[in-house]
Amino acid sequence: MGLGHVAVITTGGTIAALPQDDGDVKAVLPGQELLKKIRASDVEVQESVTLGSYAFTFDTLYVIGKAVQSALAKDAVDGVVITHGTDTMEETAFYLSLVTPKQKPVVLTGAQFDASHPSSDGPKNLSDAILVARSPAATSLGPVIVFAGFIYSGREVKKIDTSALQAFGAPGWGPVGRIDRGQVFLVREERDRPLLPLLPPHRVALIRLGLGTDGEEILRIASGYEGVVLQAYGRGNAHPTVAQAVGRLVGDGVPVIVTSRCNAGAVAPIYGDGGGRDLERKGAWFAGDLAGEKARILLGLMLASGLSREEMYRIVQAYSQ
Ligand SMILES: NC(=O)C[C@H](N)C(=O)O
Repeated sequence: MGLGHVAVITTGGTIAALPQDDGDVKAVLPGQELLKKIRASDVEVQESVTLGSYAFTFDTLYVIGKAVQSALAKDAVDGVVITHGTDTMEETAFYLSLVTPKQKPVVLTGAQFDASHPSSDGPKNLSDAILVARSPAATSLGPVIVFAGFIYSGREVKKIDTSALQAFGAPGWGPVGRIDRGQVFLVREERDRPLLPLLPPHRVALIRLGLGTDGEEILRIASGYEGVVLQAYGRGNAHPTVAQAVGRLVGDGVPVIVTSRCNAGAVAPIYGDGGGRDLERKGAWFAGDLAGEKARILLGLMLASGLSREEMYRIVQAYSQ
C-alpha cells in the first residue's frame, strides 16, 4: 500500500456484522476488529454508529458528516474511509458530496458477505478503499464508493444487486476508476458543484409512481411534507391528474422534483397529456438522471438550508447532470 495516514470511520453494516445466537445477522464488530483482518499500518479508527444502514435516519447522516469533516480537518489525516452498510451507502455518499469540500479523498465501502463468511468481501473492499483514500488524485472526485474493485461517483452510484459481490454500479455511466494489483486507475473526472451547509436534511416525500397512480394519491401521500420528489415514468411522465396535483403543491409553496423510476437516463419535459411538459408547466423541476433517493436528500438539505426557490432551482440544475 502507498503512503498516507487514513482515518477509518466505522458505522456498522454487513462488513461489521455477525450471525447472532437467534439467527439474526447484526452489525456488532468494533472498528478495530475490521482493521485486524487487513494488517493495515498508518490507519486510525474512529467508531461512529454501529448499525445496519437500513436503520439510518437523517440525523445519522449528519453525525457521519460531522465525523468526516472533523477527520478531514486534522493535518495528520491524508484521506478518510467510511465503512458502511450497502443498503443506503449511495445516499450517504451523495449527502457527503453535497456537504464536503474537496480537500482530501473520501471513500465509502462495505461488504455483501458478513464477517463470519470464510471469503467475506469486507477485508478486500476495505484495503482497496484505504488505497484510494491514499491517492491524492481521488480528491477531485469528491466522496466515492469503492466496491468489488471499482470506484463509483457519489452522484451516480446505485446498489444494483441485493446479494452479488458486485453490489454497485453507475447505470448509464460506469465506474470512475478501478483498483488493480494495488494500483488505482481513474478514468473520469467529477465536475465541481455547489456545496450546501452540513445540516440534517428536512423530510421530503419520495413517491414512486405505478401504473394508475393519480393526483389524488399524490396529494394524500405528500400531505404534511415540505417537499416532494416524484419517481415518474420513463422520461418523467405521469397520469394527467398528477400535473394538477403538482400545480396544487407548488402553489402551496411545496417544491416538486421530477426524477425517473428508470435505472438510467435523464428525465426531460417532452410529452403532453400528463407528460413531462405538463409537469414542468405546473412548476415541477426536472433533475436529469439524479436518482429519486438522491433528489430527496438534495431537496431536504436545501430546505434545511433555508434557500430561496431560485437558489434551489439553480442547485437542482447543477446536480442534474
Ligand atoms: N450488505 C449490507 O451491508 C447490507 C446491510 N444490511 C446494511 O447495513 O445495509
